[in-house]
Amino acid sequence: MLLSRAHGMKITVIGTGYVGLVTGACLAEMGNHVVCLDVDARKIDILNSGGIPIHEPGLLEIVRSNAAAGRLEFTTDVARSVAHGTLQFIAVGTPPDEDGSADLQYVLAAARSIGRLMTDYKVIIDKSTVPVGTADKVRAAVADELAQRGHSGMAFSVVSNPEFLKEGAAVADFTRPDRVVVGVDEGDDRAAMLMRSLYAPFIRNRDRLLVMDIKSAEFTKYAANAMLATRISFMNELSRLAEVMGADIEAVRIGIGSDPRIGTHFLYAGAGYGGSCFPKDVKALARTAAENGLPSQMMAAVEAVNDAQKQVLARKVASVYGEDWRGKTFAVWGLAFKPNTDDMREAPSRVLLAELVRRGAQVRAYDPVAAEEAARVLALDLGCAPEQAGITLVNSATEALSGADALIIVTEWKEFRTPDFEALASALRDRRIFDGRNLYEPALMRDSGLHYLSIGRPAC
Ligand SMILES: NC(=O)c1ccc[n+]([C@@H]2O[C@H](COP(=O)([O-])OP(=O)(O)OC[C@H]3O[C@@H](n4cnc5c(N)ncnc54)[C@H](O)[C@@H]3O)[C@@H](O)[C@H]2O)c1
Ligand SMILES: O=c1ccn([C@@H]2O[C@H](COP(=O)(O)OP(=O)(O)O[C@H]3O[C@H](CO)[C@@H](O)[C@H](O)[C@H]3O)[C@@H](O)[C@H]2O)c(=O)[nH]1
Repeated sequence: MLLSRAHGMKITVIGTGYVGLVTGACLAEMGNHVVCLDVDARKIDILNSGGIPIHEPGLLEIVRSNAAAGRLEFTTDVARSVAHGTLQFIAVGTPPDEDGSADLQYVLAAARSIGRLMTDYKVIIDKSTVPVGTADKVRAAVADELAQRGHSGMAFSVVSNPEFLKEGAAVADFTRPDRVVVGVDEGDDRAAMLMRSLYAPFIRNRDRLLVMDIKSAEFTKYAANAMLATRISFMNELSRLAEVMGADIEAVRIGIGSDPRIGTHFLYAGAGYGGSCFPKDVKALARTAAENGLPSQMMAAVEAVNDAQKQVLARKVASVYGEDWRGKTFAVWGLAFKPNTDDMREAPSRVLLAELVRRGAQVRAYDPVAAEEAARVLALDLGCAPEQAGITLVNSATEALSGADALIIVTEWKEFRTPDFEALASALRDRRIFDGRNLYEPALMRDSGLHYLSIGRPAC
């Protein structure tokens, strides 16, 4: 990586999930000395053995080279991690609670451990996605621990620094960010200066470092994800209308995206959005709105449209094969919630596979990297090993087609974009493709002798 190594700050990152690991590795790459802490000893063992627990392009190389250079360390030792960093990033999970609100127990546990053990000034940075007001809770938790030790006067700052990286492109998103949002208390020049100098090597245009008050920074993260999820649900809803009216949602997407006021991004209709962020953050924003006496009709609709969209592939299969799919075999291409990751959290494939199993179909599923993670989560979803439910996880796209009546595409991995259509037509008994990601030209499918059902486009 051609990044200048101008820095040498001491940094602790708490949590080695996607965000923690990318944050730690990229900050070490800049010459900082980073210690990453996790309570999950299995993850730390993998990292200390030269591996990484997730699939993220480019990350393994940065982790390995910085670990070898002694700039990046992994530990389960809380005392050591608290002692190490002047900057303490909290990058733990904030999963949805039963009522949809963000569960802050991991964030506050991390804050308490800092307060319990710190002996000098710390900047405590909320990197996790947390609701407005969380920085105040973090501050209170740290102050409470300090008070219990009789150290109420010990100085610390709390900063909000939400992360906007996308899985599959996480390293590039972190090292070449569109913007970095930093929320600091008014007058906390020391924390603001440390954050500015930390991010200076990543930001060529200084306007891209947006320093604001803490509550606005916390809110910005939810607003960004809610806006993106809204665009997707909007296009998914329009895609249903397009199908009924005989319009092509892909042409409509290009037609509206060329207006710079609308822009081209996040307008792809598909099998519904998944992942660890949009579903939970839309829910959490809806919950925050309700708690503040302003129920969000928008967020309720975005979520409802998405839940329905995750059923779209099963609905299309039913439109061809009726209600009972016993005796049918389906090839499934793509299991991860999006390409270039093995993340199966809230993946639309899980909804489809549950329906295929419920209706008695046999499934031959392939994903370039998510098979192992898929086997784990499907066992939890189905209550038995996938094979016992009729799902065989295979090692190639071609293998998935063997003996299949039809193909269902759920994730748009690059290797699915240019198949040999003649081979596909002869491999599939019914010469039929259900495409949840609009990968192919309908006219080309027709010419190849394939029946093709995609999203928001005329069937052929
Ligand atoms: N995944 C993404 O692409 C992404 C992007 C931007 C923001 N976020 C947000 O960042 C946060 C983290 O997301 P993630 O996907 O990296 O989470 P994750 O669930 O993959 O990882 C969280 C890690 O924190 C560890 N942990 C929990 N409590 C701990 C503690 N007290 N001390 C040390 N480690 C602890 C867990 O063991 C786990 O390894 C969430 O709030 C998420 O919404 C995620
Ligand atoms: O036009 C589109 C774009 C995306 N998706 C789906 O939306 C989901 C989320 O995709 P993406 O946003 O690329 O992945 P994430 O890694 O979940 O990243 C989102 O969530 C992160 C966690 O908060 C944020 O940091 C990122 O900025 C935000 O893009 C996936 O299921 C995609 O298939 C669509 O259906 N249509």
